[in-house]
Amino acid sequence: DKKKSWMLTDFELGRPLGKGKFGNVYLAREKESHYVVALKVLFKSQIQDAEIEHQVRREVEIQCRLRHPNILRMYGYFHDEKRIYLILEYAKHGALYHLLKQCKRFDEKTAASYVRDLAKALLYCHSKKVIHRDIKPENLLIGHKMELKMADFGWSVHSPSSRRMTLCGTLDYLSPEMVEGKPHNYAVDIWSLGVLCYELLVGMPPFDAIDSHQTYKKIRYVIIKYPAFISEKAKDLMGKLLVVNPEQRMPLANVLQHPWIVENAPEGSHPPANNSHPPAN
Ligand SMILES: Cc1cc(Nc2nc(/C=C/c3ccccc3)nc3cc(N4CCN(C)CC4)ccc23)n[nH]1
Repeated sequence: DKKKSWMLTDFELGRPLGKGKFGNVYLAREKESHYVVALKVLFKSQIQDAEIEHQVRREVEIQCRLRHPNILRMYGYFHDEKRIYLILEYAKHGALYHLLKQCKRFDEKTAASYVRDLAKALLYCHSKKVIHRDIKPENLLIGHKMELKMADFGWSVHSPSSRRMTLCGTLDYLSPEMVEGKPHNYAVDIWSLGVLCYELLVGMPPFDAIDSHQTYKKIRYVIIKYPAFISEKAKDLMGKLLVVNPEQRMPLANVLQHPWIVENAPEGSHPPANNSHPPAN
C-alpha cells in the first residue's frame, strides 16, 4: 500500500485526538480495510507563514523511512489545495505524559520498561543517523501492548493541558550543550533519556525550577536531588546518563545491559494495561 496515493475520501474521520499549532490529529479508519489510523491535518497556510515547509518535508521523509516497534509509523501522506494529511499509526493508550499525570509516578518495573523501549528506539534512530527526536513525555505514545512509541510532533503540537510550554517549548529536556548553544549530536538523546528516567520515577523532571534561568543553572551544573525512594541501581543509571560531557555519557547499547534495566524490564516485559477492565464477577 506504499505505492497507492491516498486521498481524504479513503477515510472515515473519527474524534479529534488532539489539537495542535499547525493542525489537529483525528482518529480515522480506512474505508476498505477498516484499518484504524491517526490522521494529522496540517494547514499549508500556517506552515508557509511559519516558513517550516522544509522542516515538515524533512520530518515526513525521516518518519516514513523509520521502521521500528518503538517508533510511531507514518504510513504515508497526501495533500489537497489547503491541507497536508499525514497517515500515522494509532497508539491506543495515548500519550505517556497523561498516563504519568494520572498515576503521579511509575514503579520501577513500569519506568524501566519505558526507558528500555526508548533506548531501543534511539539506538535504531542513531543507526539511521537520525538524532534529537525531541524526547519528552508529550511526544511519547503508548501502543496496545503498552509498548512505548516515539512520536515526533516535531512542529510543536500543543496538547491541550500541557503544563510546560515555556516560550520555546519545555527546557526540562535540554542538554547542557544545547542550553549553551553548542552544536548538538546524538549524545543529546542520551541526556534526554536520563531526564525521562527521572521524570517517570519521580513524577517531575530533575531540573524543574520556578523560572527558566534556574532550570538552565540546574542543567549546566547537573544539580539533581534524588528522593529517598529511588533505588541505588536507578540512581547509578541516571548518574551515567546525566553527565555534562557528551562523550562521557553511557552508550545506548550499555543502557540495555544495565542491571536496573535487566532486573526491572526483562526482554518482552511490558506494564499492565491499567484500564483493562477487571473480569466481570
Ligand atoms: C498520532 C497519534 C496519536 C495517537 N493516539 C492518541 N493521541 C492522543 C493525543 C494526540 C495529540 C495530537 C496532537 C496534539 C496533542 C495530542 N490522545 C489519545 C488518547 C487516548 N485515550 C484512550 C485512553 N484513555 C484512557 C485516554 C484517552 C488514546 C489515544 C490517543 N495515536 N497516534
